[in-house]
Amino acid sequence: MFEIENLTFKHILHMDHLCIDRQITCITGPSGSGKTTFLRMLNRLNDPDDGRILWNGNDIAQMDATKLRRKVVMLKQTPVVYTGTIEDNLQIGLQFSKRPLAKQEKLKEYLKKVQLDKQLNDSVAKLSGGEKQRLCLARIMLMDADVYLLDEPSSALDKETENFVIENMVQFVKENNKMLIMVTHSPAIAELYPESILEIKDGNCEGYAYE
Ligand SMILES: Nc1ncnc2c1ncn2[C@@H]1O[C@H](COP(=O)(O)OP(=O)(O)OP(=O)(O)O)[C@@H](O)[C@H]1O
Repeated sequence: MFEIENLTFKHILHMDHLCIDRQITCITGPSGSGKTTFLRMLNRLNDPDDGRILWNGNDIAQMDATKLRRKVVMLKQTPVVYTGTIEDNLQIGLQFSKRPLAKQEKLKEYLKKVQLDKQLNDSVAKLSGGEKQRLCLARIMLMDADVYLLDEPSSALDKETENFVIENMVQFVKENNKMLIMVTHSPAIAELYPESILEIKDGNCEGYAYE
């Protein structure tokens, strides 16, 4: 659970009090309203000018940022893919988070979760934007974090693939007792999880649309 208390950041965010306590949260809102900036604050890619963010009761400003980011993982809007193979790109998240590498069977299982029909030794050089997005999603799922912050995770996917991938992500989060907070512009996704919607407008948020 995240609690936001009297948060301000530049001219962009100003929130008195906000509690994010649902397992799945979809952040929606107009372009430029501060959604990405807010998401970045939850794993200290941005720090507030004023106010506090508590995660499970602890002020994240007092936590080591690197350790926090191993538990609260963010997938940025433009996913980063490294030169090499599909396998290299899956294992690198585990290396970054100082976890043991995964067996090939497990890597293949996660490629299926994101509907990426590629071989582990295929090069990433020719992947499409949507394939890169799915590869990065599989990479962070493997990292076994407590919280997943996803910024427009399905922006490059067609509707059918989007549904499959997001539903698998949600299932993964529920089965493994994790938390998912995703920024989405997709009305289809927001419609699927109506009780999860938090709308940010002009840098502020009044809470879940359905209390
Ligand atoms: N570090 C920064 N310094 C100053 N202004 C910034 C910074 N980061 C973002 N902004 C500005 O803050 C506003 C909110 O940006 P943000 O990316 O959070 O919006 P968003 O709701 O995610 O938008 P979109 O839906 O278009 O992705 C924008 O006007 C942006 O230009």
